[in-house]
Amino acid sequence: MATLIDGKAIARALSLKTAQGVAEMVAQGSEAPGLAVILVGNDPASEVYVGRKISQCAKVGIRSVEHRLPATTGQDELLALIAALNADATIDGILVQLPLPAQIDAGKVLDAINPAKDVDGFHPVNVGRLSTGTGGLIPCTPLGCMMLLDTVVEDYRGLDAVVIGKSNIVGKPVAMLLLERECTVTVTHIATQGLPDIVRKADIVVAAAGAPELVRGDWVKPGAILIDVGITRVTNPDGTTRLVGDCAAHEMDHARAVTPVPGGVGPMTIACLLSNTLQAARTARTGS
Ligand SMILES: Nc1nc(=O)c2c([nH]1)NC[C@@H]1CN(c3ccc(C(=O)N[C@@H](CCC(=O)O)C(=O)O)cc3)C=[N+]21
Repeated sequence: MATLIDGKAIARALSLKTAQGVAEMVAQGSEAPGLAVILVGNDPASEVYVGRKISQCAKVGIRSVEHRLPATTGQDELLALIAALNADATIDGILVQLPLPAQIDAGKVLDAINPAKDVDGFHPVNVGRLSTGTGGLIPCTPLGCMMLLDTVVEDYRGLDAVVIGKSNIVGKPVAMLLLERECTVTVTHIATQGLPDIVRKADIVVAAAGAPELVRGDWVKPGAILIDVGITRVTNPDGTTRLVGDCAAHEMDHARAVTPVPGGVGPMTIACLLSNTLQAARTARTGS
């Protein structure tokens, strides 16, 4: 049986550490970190995620400020809010929940966030810092993936890592982090030819294509480690629904370790957001 990597427990431990860091900051006479969460429109999934982020902030002592804007919000209005939050010394982190409505250019919005407050790590300055290995804020989901891997991998050097998915949010940054550890990284995506054979070589698979049960058991080398980033709600024949990942979980007994969906990468994403917010606040207060 493959080991289940318990993302919930690992996220809880990380959040405990964040709570301790926040408490220390407050004990030293500083303000608690402040996170602004911006939600434009009322996508139901986004509302759930934002609600979770806000409630987790409260648990670790981070002050959160929610900005809910109507779906019809114009780009200039959103940019004006970001400018105000950039200038607000009580705000250490700014998160704009994605996706944004079609009339708003997400790239322009992310460019406008002060990189020091960019707790999602999506600003081009932070993307550049990640690619040159020179610090900065690291995107939450890739950071969470690495922390999960760290619980089972002692030495990354020379391991074959295959990333499936080329998004700016997961695929590209997780590839950078694996490369930094000296894995041999292959970045693939849904249009990659011969994908099963490429995955068969992998010691580490990070599946982030958003394609439910794309990765089958016979794509996976015995002893490989699977990090499943996908999370899709599918309908059962009886009309009920369930969440499935990008890996066919029931076919992975021969893997060394796998992350469950739910309860794997998802909880880590939020825990890393809190930890990034603390990091941004520390930098803002001490410059280090
Ligand atoms: N600016 C921005 N930053 C993000 O980090 C961001 C975003 N926009 N837009 C949407 C995606 C999605 N995302 C998730 C966060 C938590 C879970 C999560 O907690 N999942 C749990 C629960 C799953 C469930 O029950 O629905 C789990 O996997 O166990 C999942 C997905 C963050 N995202």
